[in-house]
Amino acid sequence: MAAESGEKWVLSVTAQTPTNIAVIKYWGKRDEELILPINDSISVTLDPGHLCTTTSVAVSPAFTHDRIWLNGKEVSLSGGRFQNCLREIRSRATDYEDEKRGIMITKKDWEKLRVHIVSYNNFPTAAGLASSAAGLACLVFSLAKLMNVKEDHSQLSAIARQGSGSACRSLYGGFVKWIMGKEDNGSDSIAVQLADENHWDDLVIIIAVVSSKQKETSSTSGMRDTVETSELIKHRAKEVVPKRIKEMEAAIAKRDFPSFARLACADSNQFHAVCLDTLPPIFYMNDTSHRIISCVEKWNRHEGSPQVAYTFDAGPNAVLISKDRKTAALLLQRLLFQFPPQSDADLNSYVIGDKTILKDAGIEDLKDIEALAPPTENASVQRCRGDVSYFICTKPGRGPIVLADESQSLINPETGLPK
Ligand SMILES: Nc1ncnc2c1ncn2[C@@H]1O[C@H](COP(=O)(O)OP(=O)(O)OP(=O)(O)O)[C@@H](O)[C@H]1O
Ligand SMILES: C[C@@](O)(CCOP(=O)(O)OP(=O)(O)O)CC(=O)O
Repeated sequence: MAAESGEKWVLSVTAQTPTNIAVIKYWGKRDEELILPINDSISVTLDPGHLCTTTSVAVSPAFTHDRIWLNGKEVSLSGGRFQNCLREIRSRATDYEDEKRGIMITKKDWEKLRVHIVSYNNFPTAAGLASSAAGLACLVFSLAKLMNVKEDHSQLSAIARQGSGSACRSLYGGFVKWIMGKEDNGSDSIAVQLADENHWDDLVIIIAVVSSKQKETSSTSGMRDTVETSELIKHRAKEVVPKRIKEMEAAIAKRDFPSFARLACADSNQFHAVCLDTLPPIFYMNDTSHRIISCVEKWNRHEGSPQVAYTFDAGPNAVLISKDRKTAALLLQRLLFQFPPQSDADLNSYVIGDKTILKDAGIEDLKDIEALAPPTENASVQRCRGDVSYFICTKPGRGPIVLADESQSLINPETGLPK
């Protein structure tokens, strides 16, 4: 066996994993430990070019315990969710051999070898941008590659699910369904891909990161309270979501934007309604979120058919899905009119991601924002300067990938510590 503690080698893998936004929401568990939901959910994977997690994982006989560094800082790995993911991956590890480097690791060795995990999110962590989804999916995916796990993405999704429910949907690109499953052990509670990211590539997504000083209720405790106290959630899980899931699958298959938008908006609103039906009530959206909904609703009504869908997770940030680029440029004009940046802002950091949308909207500098006219359907709308922190322009994107280029590793190949 080559995995002796006196040896120096460090074996590592680096992967990149996207985040996702649900258009039919997961809210409520039937099993807290295994993270089994009370309904199916559907999400869109976001382009990892703009929002993603990069994780490097390594093993070496020289490592003395499992460790994780998140965004440059060592954090505890002792949490039950991290431990469950590690245990599940280790139990599926298979023999690995690198003849050139003289490394041979047997299935038994993997149980004893300790791992170092170094992870970095290219967007704010714990800011309501689903960092836990991208982060836990990336942890599971990179460890599975390192430990030569043979399971497919759906089986890996059942492990990522135990890190954070929504993480299971980040194992695929495009449009993804998390099937709630029926088994008590969770083996059939997995994610499947409905369509890849090229299936509906007209869609453009604009995220409004809404300023919020408030401490939010975490999704985990919020949904626990909802299941314990809300009557409405029972109706939602039993009657409403199963029907919506079927309709949403059909809308995605047919690229039927009006149905897609109607369902996504209705489901986001019902999710926030069950939060309000919780005791004590949970408020995730704020006045700015409500103003954004109103802006989209007025515009959609004026046009006679949906141009844009909105959806909000457990926080005030708006995720706006436009039917095409032209609509996205018109949406950005409306958003920038209503939510201009502070006068000392830098346009480059106020609108990030795919900046070509900004160009299409005819905006090259801050003066162009000040010169914007109010939308015809909402001519008397007030400007709310500084209520949005920044906007991210993105699109549906691909699933996890391994980054084979050694220079992209976050781990020093000599020391096994963060670079
Ligand atoms: N790259 C990562 N690798 C491993 N774990 C991560 C990573 N990023 C985030 N996490 C875990 O997710 C936690 C943050 O999850 P939390 O649900 O609070 O925020 P969020 O996912 O950014 O927001 P929200 O769930 O409201 O969309 C972190 O404290 C950490 O435990
Ligand atoms: C509102 C949501 O974003 C809830 C996400 O909840 P989490 O996946 O963060 O919760 P845990 O499973 O407890 O980790 C809706 C969704 O993503 O479907």
